[in-house]
Amino acid sequence: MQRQPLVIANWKMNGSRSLVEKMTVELREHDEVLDRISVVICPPAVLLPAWQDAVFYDHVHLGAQDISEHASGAHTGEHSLSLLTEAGVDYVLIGHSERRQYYGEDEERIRAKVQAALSFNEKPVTVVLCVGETASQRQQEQTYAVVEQQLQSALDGVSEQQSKQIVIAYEPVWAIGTGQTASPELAQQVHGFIRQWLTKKFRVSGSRMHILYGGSLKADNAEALFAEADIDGGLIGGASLDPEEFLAICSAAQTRSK
Ligand SMILES: O=C[C@H](O)COP(=O)(O)O
Repeated sequence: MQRQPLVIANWKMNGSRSLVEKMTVELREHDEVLDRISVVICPPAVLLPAWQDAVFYDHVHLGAQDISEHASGAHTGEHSLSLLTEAGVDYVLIGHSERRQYYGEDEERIRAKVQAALSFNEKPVTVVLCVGETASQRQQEQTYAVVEQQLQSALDGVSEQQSKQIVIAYEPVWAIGTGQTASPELAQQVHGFIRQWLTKKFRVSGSRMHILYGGSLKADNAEALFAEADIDGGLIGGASLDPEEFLAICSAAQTRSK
C-alpha cells in the first residue's frame, strides 16, 4: 500500500518570526525536497499568520498544536477550530503527550477534541492523534495495552468514512526530547500493531491511514526509520527548528516514496 510520506514539524513553544523567514527561504531554495511528500508545519498559534504569508506550495500545510473542543465562548487562552482554520490550519495535533502529562488532558477531553474536529463543517481538517507509552509502562510491558486503550478511547464512535481524516502519531514518551530514539525495529513493532488495530476497526481505510513516528527523530536516524513498512513519516520536535536538519529529514522521507 503506497502512502505518500508525511512529515510534520511541531515547533512546540519555540520559534520566532525570523525562524519562519529562515525556514521559508531554505524551503524555497531547496524545493525539490518537497516533491512526492507532504509537509505540515505546526508553529505556536501566534506565528500562524507569518507562516500563512509564506506558505507557497500546495503540499506545505499548516497545523495547530492543540484545539479547543468548544466552538467559541469564555475559554481564556484557548483557540477554536474557526480561529485556527481562518489562520490557515488544515491539520490539528490532538492528545500530544505534553498536553496529557502537563495540562491534564484526559481521554474524555481528547475524545471530545477528536469529535469536535471531525464534526467541524467550515473546512475539513485532518486530526493527528498522538499515542504512546511512558518509560515505566514500557518496562512493565504495557506498551500495546496502553496504545490500544488510547486508540480505542479517542476513536470511539469514529466511522470508516471519518477515519480518512485521521493520522496516528506513535510517540513513545521516553523518546520525546531525550535523544533516545526508538530503534526502527522497535518502532515498527508498535506501528505494525497500530496498523492491525486500524485495519480491524476501519477495514481497507485502516490500511490507507498514515502512522507517523515521533521521538528524537533526526536527520541521522530518519532514513532507517522511514524504511520500515508501517512508518509513513514523522512528527518532529527539536530537529524541526533547524532548517537544514528539517530539510534533510524531508529528503529522507522522499526515499520512502521511490
Ligand atoms: O511532537 C513532536 C514530538 O514530541 C517529538 O519531539 P522531539 O523530536 O523533540 O523528540
